[in-house]
Order: sequence, then C-alpha cells, then structure tokens
Amino acid sequence: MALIAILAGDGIGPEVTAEARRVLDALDLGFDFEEGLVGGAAYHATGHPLPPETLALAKRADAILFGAVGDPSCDSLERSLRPEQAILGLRKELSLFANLRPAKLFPGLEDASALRPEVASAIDLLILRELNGDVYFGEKGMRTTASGLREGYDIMSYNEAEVRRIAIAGFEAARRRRGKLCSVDKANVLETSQLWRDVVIETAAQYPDIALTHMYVDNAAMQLVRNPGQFDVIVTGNLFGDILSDQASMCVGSIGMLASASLSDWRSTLGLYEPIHGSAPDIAGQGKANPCAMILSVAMMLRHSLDMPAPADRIEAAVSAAIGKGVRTADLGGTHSTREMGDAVLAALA
Ligand SMILES: NC(=O)C1=CN([C@@H]2O[C@H](COP(=O)(O)OP(=O)(O)OC[C@H]3O[C@@H](n4cnc5c(N)ncnc54)[C@H](O)[C@@H]3O)[C@@H](O)[C@H]2O)C=CC1
Ligand SMILES: CC(C)CC(=O)C(=O)O
Ligand SMILES: [Mg+2]
Repeated sequence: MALIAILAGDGIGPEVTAEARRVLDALDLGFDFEEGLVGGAAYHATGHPLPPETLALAKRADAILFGAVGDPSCDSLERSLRPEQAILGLRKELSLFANLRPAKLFPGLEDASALRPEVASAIDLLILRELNGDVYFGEKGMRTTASGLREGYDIMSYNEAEVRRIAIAGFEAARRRRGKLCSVDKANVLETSQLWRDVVIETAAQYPDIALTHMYVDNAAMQLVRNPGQFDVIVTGNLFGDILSDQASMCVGSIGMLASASLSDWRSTLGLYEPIHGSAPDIAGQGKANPCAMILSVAMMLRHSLDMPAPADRIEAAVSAAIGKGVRTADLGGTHSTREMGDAVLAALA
C-alpha cells in the first residue's frame, strides 16, 4: 500500500492541506497516510524546522504532500533554523531538482486574471524550475567591507551536470506537450547563465524535434504578460523560476490556483507536491485561503508518483466544475471560504 507523507506546515498550509486530504479520503484509493512536523510548527515543537523524523518519513514515503512553511515569529532566527530551510532541505536531501509548475486558465476565471480575457485564455504553459542549485544554495553570509560597511553576499552558480539534467527534463517535457522549449536566463550579464545557455544548446542536439528558443529573464517577465500564449515549456533556474511562476499565477487568476510537482528525475516516481504559494500569514486562520492549488497538487501526485491518471483527471475536472459553478474564494473575487471551496470540489467529485 502506498505511503503518503503529509507535511502541512505553517499558516494556511494546514488549512489547504485539510481540504486536499478530504478529497483523497473521498476518492478512497487505499493509501496509508502519515503526518510529519515541518517548518515553524516543527521548530516550535522540536527546535528544528526539519526534524530527523520528518526527513526519514519523507524518504520512506512514496510521495509527499507539502502545504507551506513560513512563520513571521521565526524571521529573526539564524537562517539555518528558519521554516523555509525545511522545504529547501527536503528538495536538496531528496534530490528533487525538477519543479513542474503548470499554468492554465480554468474556464470562468477570465475576470480573475490580471490580463485581458483574450490574452489570459490562451495560456497553457509549464514552468520547469531548477530546484537544487543557483543562488539559493550557494555560499552566503554577511561581512564587513574595507570601509566598514555591512555587506551581504550569496554566490550564484550552476555546474554543467546540474544544467544538463534540468535541460533534459525540459526537452522531455516539451516532447510530451507542444514541442516548444524556451530557456530563460540572463546570459547577457551572468556567467552562470552563459554556461546554462551553452549546455542547453549542447543538449538540444539530442532533441531535433523540439523548437528551442532563448530569452533573457527581464524580457520573459514582460512577454508573460504581453503574450503568454507563445509559451509551451519554460525551463529556467531556481531564482528566475520562483519569480516567474508567481507572476504566471496571476495571469491565470490567482496564486491560489497553481500546483507543483518536484521530481528527482523526469522518469522518477518519488515526488513532493505542493502549491506554489507560501504560508500567507496575512490570511492564515481566517478560512480565506484558496485550497485549489493544494487540491490540484494531489492530482499531480496521483499522476506522477502513483500512476493513477484516472483519479487525477477526476480531481482536475471537479476543480474545473466547482469554478464553473461560480464558487470563488476571496483571491478570485468571491466570498466562499476555504471549506466551502473544498465542499464544492467534493460535490463535483461525487
Ligand atoms: N514553499 C513554501 O513553503 C513557500 C513558503 N513561503 C513563505 O511563506 C511566507 C509568506 O510569504 P509571501 O511572500 O507572503 O508569499 P505567499 O505566497 O505566502 O503570499 C503572497 C500573497 O498571496 C496570497 N495567497 C497565497 N496563497 C494563497 C491562497 N492559497 N489563497 C489566497 N491567497 C493566497 C497571500 O495572502 C499573500 O497576500 C514567508 O515566510 C515565505 O518565506 C513563500 C513561498 C513558498
Ligand atoms: C520559500 C522559498 C524557499 C521558496 C519559494 O518561494 C518557492 O518555492 O516558491
Ligand atoms: Mg515562491
């Protein structure tokens, strides 16, 4: 029987995870579930945001459902103890380097998009974000300059093996979609990006069927709102992918709609599934959070880790039906609560 690790975390993490769990319970697919402490909740209970028991649970699970971490009361802790280190640690420890963040407009959400309806409705893209390298994992610190000024630094780097494996994942993803791959970098300024671009071009030799283009990240941010329909798969680094995917979420209505899968290989079955948003402390505990991103993450989990495409399709259809009926949390311009949105998805599943 497959084991699902449930790591709900902080803020709205437990609220949206509860709705995802209700969907899984309704589907009754015969999984074992085990919950683990993570993030600020784990720090407050155990003194560490990623306790060894949680890491061990994640390693022995078949898939991990992750809510969100982040707790303002932890913001002045030394960095290694902050909640965010838990998700960074899980991604690194499990070698989850390929982060799939699909963005597509659900019919009915045209008005929620920050873009004009005819621009928004053309969106069907996948941001493939590298997750194990870049400036997030480089040497960092605070030092004092010769003139006595405080200086913070974070080293940005990628080696060619790291770029090659995410490039391969990008080409493979494009092959399974519409055959277009856009590699986003800042090669006009950064050596890290120059290597990225060189290795993506080298890798392209094995994928003559894929139409490869390159775009600087500043232009990509602009093109995402000017003409997002031009994109199929975007492959990019950790930092650029983090930023561009939050932006893409508003192009399709809300950050509360975007799910993600973090995989260790494009063929691997182990995965961590989480909404792209964080713990949203500004709305936590108020029943306002949109649970759709978390529920759609369950669908990604069933498809990628558990080889269950049929219930995955059912979940996506149920979310679409709930949206189609006009059920909307506040981020989508409505007044329904987290629970009511979950209820609507459950009703559409039945
Ligand atoms: N993977 C993770 O666990 C992530 C954790 N974080 C952490 O979360 C904390 C808050 O970070 P923020 O920058 O505020 O990003 P955030 O994604 O938590 O929130 C940004 C804005 O979007 C809204 N929002 C987010 N998810 C929503 C949902 N499901 N429904 C309705 N509205 C939603 C929030 O209310 C807020 O106004 C920080 O501690 C940050 O480090 C941020 C991003 C990812
Ligand atoms: C909390 C950060 C480490 C990551 C983030 O913003 C994200 O994964 O989207
Ligand atoms: Mg982010």
